[in-house]
Amino acid sequence: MLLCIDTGNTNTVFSIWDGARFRAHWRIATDHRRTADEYFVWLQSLISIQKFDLNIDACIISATAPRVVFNLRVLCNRYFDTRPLVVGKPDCLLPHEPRVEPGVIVGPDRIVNTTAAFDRHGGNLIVVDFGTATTFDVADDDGAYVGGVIAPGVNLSLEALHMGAASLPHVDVTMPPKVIGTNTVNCIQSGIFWGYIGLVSGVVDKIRDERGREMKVIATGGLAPLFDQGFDQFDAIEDDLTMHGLRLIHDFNKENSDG
Ligand SMILES: Nc1ncnc2c1ncn2[C@@H]1O[C@H](COP(=O)(O)OP(=O)(O)OP(=O)(O)O)[C@@H](O)[C@H]1O
Ligand SMILES: CC(C)(CO)[C@@H](O)C(=O)NCCC(=O)O
Ligand SMILES: [K+]
Repeated sequence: MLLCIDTGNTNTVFSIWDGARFRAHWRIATDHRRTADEYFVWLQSLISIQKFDLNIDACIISATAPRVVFNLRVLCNRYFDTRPLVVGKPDCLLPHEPRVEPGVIVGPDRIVNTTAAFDRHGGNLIVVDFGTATTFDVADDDGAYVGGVIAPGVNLSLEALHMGAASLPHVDVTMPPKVIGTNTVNCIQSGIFWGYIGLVSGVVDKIRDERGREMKVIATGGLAPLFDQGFDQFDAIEDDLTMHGLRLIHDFNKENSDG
């Protein structure tokens, strides 16, 4: 079985691929201080709840928070007796090298997203990921990552508003009943919801203009279904996109590396 680990700045998701399907997705807050032993105890208890035999013989990691990689490597070595592939490290082959300025380190989640979306939808597309940051990842005709856009994430924006303005409460993101709010909570929800709809549609239009062609738009991340309610331009919503990409990159390495 393959263990896929996607570490974002806020959450880390562990998924188990049994060769035919994902058997489990488990989520834990990202914390670089968490040790290999802590991860393993946590994983063991989830495995025992779900009652299946865990037989991990390969691991792949995408980490946007580089400091967590050390403890995740120890987890893979010590408890699963395997050397993990880490997306972005030189020994992890990619189906398509990103085409960006020399020396730029592209977030591994963005490369994984474009790899997955290209596999499912073909080239020339935009992946919108509603994570800690709201990112737009552009894949060229051949599937290579060629750049994108980084905006503050929805939850970060909400948090910033609450932190910076004494009278503004923390609110949950949702689609408000009307655009013009008649109470503080609805006003904030409207600003966030319609503000992000405007941001996404504006950025998508600008990207299409700059490239001079139509492009598919694939949305992912926990908040994608919410924003789908106010936006008619998503061609697909895929909550497992990053995990699908990790699996593809693992298989690609298995087929193409000589080590
Ligand atoms: N239906 C929902 N309504 C509100 N929030 C949701 C819903 N579904 C998921 N979320 C939240 O959406 C947020 C985005 O989740 P996602 O896994 O895409 O990114 P993240 O874990 O916040 O960020 P990162 O991947 O950068 O660590 C999370 O805070 C998650 O709890
Ligand atoms: C943009 C985020 C935070 C999105 O998770 C991550 O991909 C990242 O830290 N990227 C590094 C910079 C870049 O992708 O150009
Ligand atoms: K993510």
